[in-house]
Order: sequence, then structure tokens, then C-alpha cells
Amino acid sequence: MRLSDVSFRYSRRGPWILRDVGLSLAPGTVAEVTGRNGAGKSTLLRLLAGIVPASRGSVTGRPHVVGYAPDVFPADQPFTVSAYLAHLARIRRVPSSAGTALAERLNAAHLLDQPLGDLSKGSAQKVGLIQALLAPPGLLILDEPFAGLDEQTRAELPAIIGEVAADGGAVVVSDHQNQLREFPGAAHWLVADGTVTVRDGDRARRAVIEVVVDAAEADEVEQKLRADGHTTRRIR
Ligand SMILES: Nc1ncnc2c1ncn2[C@@H]1O[C@H](COP(=O)(O)OP(=O)(O)OP(=O)(O)O)[C@@H](O)[C@H]1O
Repeated sequence: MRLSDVSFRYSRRGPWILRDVGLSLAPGTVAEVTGRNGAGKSTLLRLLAGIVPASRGSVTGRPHVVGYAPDVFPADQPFTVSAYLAHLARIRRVPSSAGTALAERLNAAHLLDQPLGDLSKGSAQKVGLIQALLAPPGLLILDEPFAGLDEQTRAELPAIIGEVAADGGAVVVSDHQNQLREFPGAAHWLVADGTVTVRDGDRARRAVIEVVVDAAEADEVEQKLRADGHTTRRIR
């Protein structure tokens, strides 16, 4: 899949959010997207998923099956989780057992009988994740999937991403929390100032520096460094 000279703005007179972005995404690639708040990460993911069209430029070669888990799952729908997943399974022509199996794997089986509208934010997030995985995706787009997930599910997600990639799916994940920092071979895309800078996963070209900061500022500094695409590790 390729983005060629893609620019995007939400309205005809609105500001450009992304300008002349060129990216290619080979089957089996995992890309982690970072950038500061409001940089345009979610917008880039929506463009990749085909939720919004490019204002200029072209997007070609998008795989047929796209799984997209938005940052906020719209849970205000009048179904139970299982009815919702069964409905989507029919649309995507997969057995309804696909949803149940994923719910079990993601520690969400207890949610199946609940109305979507009653779900907590983290639980709704899981349902968003399950629906994105229902049919084996050729392109899987996950917008901040780690946020709000419990520890067990959080630990399972890299394995799921690895399986999709091993099956030839491309995976793009926006990730404030750098949870994929150790993911083997993951590419890193930094969104800033309307552009996307690609860094490959080549560890040999990385340098390690140790920075000592005031304990009270540690969270803030770490967040800024991560938003700028750096990998951080807290030493306690
Ligand atoms: N539906 C929309 N209509 C108009 N402007 C929007 C819309 N969605 C996002 N924007 C604007 O586009 C810019 C990029 O937003 P986007 O959500 O893509 O950033 P982000 O990097 O994902 O931010 P965050 O880390 O806070 O989620 C922001 O200035 C935002 O206000």
C-alpha cells in the first residue's frame, strides 16, 4: 500500500493537517506511530483505513480487508456485545464463533451479554479491538489500543499484532505509551508539523543516552520524549 503526496484537511478552508506525505507499507510490516497531541496521528490512521479520503494525492493498494479500531469506540448503539459482534461477523462473512473466541482471548467473555451502552471506556475499547480482528485483516489499524486496557489484555496485544503480521497483514499502531518499543523489526513513524518521518527498526543505528531529571518532572519529560518518537525506559 502506498500514500503518494497525500495532503489532508478536514474542510475546504480548514488548516492542512498533513502535507505531501509519502509512505509505503509492505505486507507483514508493523509500524508504530508517535507524535505530540494534535500532531495528526489519528488523522493519518483514518486516511490509511479509508475512513477519510485524501484531500490531495493518492492512496493506492489498500488491502481488501481493513480492521480499524478507533481511539474512541462509539458504544452508543442499541445492541448487546454478542449481537453486535455476530452482526459484524455476518457482514464480514466469518463464523460468529470468531467474536466469541477473540472475546475469550482478550479477557472480555464476561462482556458478551452486556449492552454496548453500558460498557466502561476500557471495555468498549476491547470491543473495538475485537471487531477490528473479526476477519483476518490485510491492514490492521489500531489507534491508541493500549490506552485503558487491563494489564492482561495489554500483554496479549503484541502477540496478536505479531500473528497478523506473520499472516502477511500490515499493522499500524498509534501508541503514546511506546508499548511496541521492543517489537522486533517495527518501523517508527513520527508525525510532526504536517509530515511523517519514517525510521526503520534498525537497532544498530540507535544511541542510548542517560538523562537524569527531577522526580516531579519525570512523567512529563518521559511523555514529551515519547511523543517525539524516542524510546524511554524508566530506571527505578
Ligand atoms: N473531525 C475533525 N474536524 C476538524 N478538525 C479535526 C477533526 N479531527 C481532528 N481535527 C484536528 O486535526 C488535528 C490533528 O488531530 P488528530 O486527532 O489527528 O491528532 P492526534 O495526533 O491523533 O492527537 P492526540 O494525540 O491528541 O489524539 C488537530 O488540530 C485536531 O483539532
